[in-house]
Amino acid sequence: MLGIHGDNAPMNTEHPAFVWTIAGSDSGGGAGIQADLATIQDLGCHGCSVVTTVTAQSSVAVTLVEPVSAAMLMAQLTTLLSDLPPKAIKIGLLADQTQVALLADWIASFKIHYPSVPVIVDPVMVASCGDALAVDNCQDIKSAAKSALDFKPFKGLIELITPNVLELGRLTHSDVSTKAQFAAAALALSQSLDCSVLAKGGDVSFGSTDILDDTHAQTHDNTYAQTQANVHVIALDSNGWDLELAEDYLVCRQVRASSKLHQNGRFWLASQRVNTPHNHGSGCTLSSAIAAVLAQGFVLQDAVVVAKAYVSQGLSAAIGLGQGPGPLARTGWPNDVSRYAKINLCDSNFISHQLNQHLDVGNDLVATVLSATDQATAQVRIASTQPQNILSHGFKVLDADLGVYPVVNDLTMLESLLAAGVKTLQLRIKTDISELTTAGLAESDLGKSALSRCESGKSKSGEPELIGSELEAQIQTAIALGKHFNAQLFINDHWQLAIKYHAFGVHLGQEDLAVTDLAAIQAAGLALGISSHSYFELLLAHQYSPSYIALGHIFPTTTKQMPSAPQGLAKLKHYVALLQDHYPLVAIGGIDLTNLAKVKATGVGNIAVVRAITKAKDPLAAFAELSQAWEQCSLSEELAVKHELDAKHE
Ligand SMILES: Cc1ncc(COP(=O)(O)OP(=O)(O)O)c(N)n1
Ligand SMILES: Cc1ncsc1CCOP(=O)(O)O
Ligand SMILES: [Mg+2]
Repeated sequence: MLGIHGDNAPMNTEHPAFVWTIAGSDSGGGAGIQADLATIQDLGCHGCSVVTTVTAQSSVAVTLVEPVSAAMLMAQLTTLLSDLPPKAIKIGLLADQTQVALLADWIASFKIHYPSVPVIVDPVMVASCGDALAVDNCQDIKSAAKSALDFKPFKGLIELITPNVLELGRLTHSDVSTKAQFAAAALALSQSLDCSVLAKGGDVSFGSTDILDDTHAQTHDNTYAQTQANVHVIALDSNGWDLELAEDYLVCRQVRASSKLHQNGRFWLASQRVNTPHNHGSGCTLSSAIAAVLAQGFVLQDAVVVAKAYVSQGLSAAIGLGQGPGPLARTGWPNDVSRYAKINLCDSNFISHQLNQHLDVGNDLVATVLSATDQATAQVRIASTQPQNILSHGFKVLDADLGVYPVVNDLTMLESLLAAGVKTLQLRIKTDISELTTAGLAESDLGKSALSRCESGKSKSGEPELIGSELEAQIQTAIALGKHFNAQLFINDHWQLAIKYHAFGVHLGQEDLAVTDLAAIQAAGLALGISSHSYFELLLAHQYSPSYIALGHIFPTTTKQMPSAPQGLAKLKHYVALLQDHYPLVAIGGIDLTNLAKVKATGVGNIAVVRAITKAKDPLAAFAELSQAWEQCSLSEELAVKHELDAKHE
């Protein structure tokens, strides 16, 4: 019945990914299927549609809502699957509980064969003009608007649900007036549907708790003006909301391919609020944009931040069409970093630690004494009151381009590279045995001694002084050498020692940021490089205004066991487009002479390499060759641009 092929075939990058929208038709063209298809195409995918419902709708009213028959719903799904299998599915308006049940059954069979195709549900209930859309027998629109469809049949089948404040309240049968209640409800919904939740706070400034009662339950013939008059706007800041911002709460649940750090995280995402009445279809646009970005292989957190930026720029450029709220403008892939949300981490480990301290009881007791929602409310309260360690001014600016940036773990090699004139280097010594690959263990002096200690049955923790002094001596020497040769020497991980011996800079991973005294690094005048493995981590890095940002790993690498998937060149190109005017960017992971030109073509300014130098027969010659090739790429790029300009003038 499904016409299943399975999803193991490699994605053909020559062709756009297919993204399905299963949603209602908006005859006004601003929302529903029409908004979804425009969004999906604008973000580089091919959109396919399964119409659930036909609405007679303009920008000011919904006058009739008619579900398609069950046979028509199924026929669309089956017909499409046999020819245009999706890379992501967005589900929008479902007219009634029968459609929910039918679709949930279909998705369950679909997921058996296509387990990794993400499904996003936007639980649409009300049109932006205020009229009800999901109608549980089409006869009483008014009362149907107050009762939510039951999305439980989707439990365990979907990756993400994206309720707005009204929908969140109805889905969780809870009061979501305050920011803490809102976040608690999102967490409870994530637990009850076993999926990630993006709870959208963008509507909160339009009303108070009234939104949950009568404001949107209008009759067929209501107008935009009437709706506006009925909206009771109150100062929501007393509930914890910032009226200047559009704040969403993202609860992640086992996000696939994401780095472990953010797999089950919770985050506030805050963008500048765009004050426009022309927001028709913003929810549809957001969820279909998330699907389109996911279809191109980005992790969920990335899809959410890109989609939110897309909506933000679409709202800014929206113009009124019709007499009511106009549709969002379609403005292409967002590359303006100021459109992207600020991310406020509410780390779950951090939260449970705080919660235990706050309540002065252990985790088990907390779990039994508090209901899930109460726990979530308490957790969110605590997390949202923690100040972020975000520095308002940045770290030291680099003295010179990074260029080809060798990362080494051994002083002999470090010294010979410095003596040969290499001006930027990193000393990356791993002392924790769990962080070393077998090759790395055998290769480095510290690795060898760690290994021998393990082999002789002595634990690392049994000899902290030895490893500490060994490590300190090596770092001190490296820093002295760096100074002697007037180079930009970065110390990986060991930021206290880097400060102590006045290194040029420190390189830190995302895991390190929460447990590092960044203010001390900044006060000591050291440069800071930060790793990133996604849009999401790129934005987090940006919030610290570092001296450079590393983007990786681009290709598979054996140097390190990576917790996330290789990013590849297409993603690298997107990351570069976002931040190249703001920071020196350096690509890392699996880069060597064979692929360097393709890396350069993404526009990234610098590359960091381990094996291409450390495993070379002649590391100095390898560095020289890589540097020359890197510079020649620039030269040939410049020449190509020059030829293009010359051709235009002829
Ligand atoms: C230039 C550069 N980029 C990335 C890394 C990786 O740093 P991190 O994420 O801290 O991982 P480890 O190197 O500590 O394993 C780097 N070292 N240098
Ligand atoms: C430390 C690190 N971080 C991201 S990739 C990587 C290792 C890159 O090593 P190589 O250049 O040998 O692939
Ligand atoms: Mg590190």
